[in-house]
Amino acid sequence: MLVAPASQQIIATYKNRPVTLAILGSGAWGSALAHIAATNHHTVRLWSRSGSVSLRNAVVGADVILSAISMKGVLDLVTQLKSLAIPETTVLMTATKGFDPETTLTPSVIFQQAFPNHAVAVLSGPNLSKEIEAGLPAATVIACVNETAAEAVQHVFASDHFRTYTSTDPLGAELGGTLKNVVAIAVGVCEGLNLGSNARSALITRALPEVMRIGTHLGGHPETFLGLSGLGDMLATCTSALSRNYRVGYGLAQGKSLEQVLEELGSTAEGVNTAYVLHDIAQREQLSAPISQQVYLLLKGDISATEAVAALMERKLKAEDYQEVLQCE
Ligand SMILES: NC(=O)C1=CN([C@@H]2O[C@H](COP(=O)(O)OP(=O)(O)OC[C@H]3O[C@@H](n4cnc5c(N)ncnc54)[C@H](OP(=O)(O)O)[C@@H]3O)[C@@H](O)[C@H]2O)C=CC1
Ligand SMILES: O=C(CO)COP(=O)(O)O
Repeated sequence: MLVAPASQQIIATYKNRPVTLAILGSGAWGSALAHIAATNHHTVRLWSRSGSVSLRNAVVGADVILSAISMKGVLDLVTQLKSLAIPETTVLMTATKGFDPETTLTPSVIFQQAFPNHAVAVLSGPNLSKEIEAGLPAATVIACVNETAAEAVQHVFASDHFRTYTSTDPLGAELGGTLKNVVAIAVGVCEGLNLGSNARSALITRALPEVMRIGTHLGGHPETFLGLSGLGDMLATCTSALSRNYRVGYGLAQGKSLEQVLEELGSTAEGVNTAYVLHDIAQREQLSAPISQQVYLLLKGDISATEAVAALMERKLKAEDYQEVLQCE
């Protein structure tokens, strides 16, 4: 009989008992996740860079460390965590949606490179934090190549109004959540211009193969983009004014400057940075990303919202072909 290594055996126990979690980032999402975990009777330490508890004290002895900070702080946070002796029995989790501008890597890849022997899990799905804070039902994906760890944290966060599914595709789950933020800006523009339900539906539907083409090229599994962390998150974000990315697009369509929109938002809208990094990735990898490209040009101030719409409508006519994205594994 195959015996699991000692660290795996310890991680497996997390699904049956209260655990200690360090949640890093006390913004909207970190706070909502901390609330879920605390309601499930786990011990939660909510850390923020401006708080009184040091990072060392927040993570010492934690069974699970979950990072829910904005993308711009991830590289620095991981460097700080690396200097602390974090045992391999600690499951590392990330709930950030974005690309690092310097390396173009996603948070889970940054974590896994820094901690090659740890289980690194992604939590991602259609999870508008305001609805979750209000106790409305929602579902999410917990993705980790280490299935024992995925199952363990699935139980840590599951509740009667937060349903958790496991997956073994952390990169795909993370890319779905990251790439849809750019689409949400595009759909916000569409709504801000009052282009109607047909246009919104066409935009979301055509964005799916774009997200799948980029996401699978970067290593995600095609089917992941059809699940909660892909299509699910895209639908939630593109159809709700609670989405900050959607609100960025909506404001731009009303003629506001990006600076004004972001100031009024006063909160993180990762799609802005993602559109810039994605532009670099698409150029580097020769990927076609027409919707994201128009968002990039709009954010840069090179074109107006109406010009972005016209550019998409005037593209060369073609077949509606999904073979490329469905066969790309
Ligand atoms: N809100 C939501 O509905 C959801 C958000 N997400 C993702 O979660 C991430 C965080 O979003 P959200 O909580 O909403 O954003 P907020 O703007 O509410 O909070 C951002 C958090 O990141 C922290 N932070 C920012 N920069 C740094 C840094 N350089 N070092 C350390 N911490 C930093 C902030 O700390 P401080 O308070 O000190 O500034 C704050 O805790 C984003 O990637 C977002 O896409 C994912 C799913 C749902
Ligand atoms: O990722 C989210 C919902 O799943 C939150 O979307 P926004 O960052 O656009 O608010």
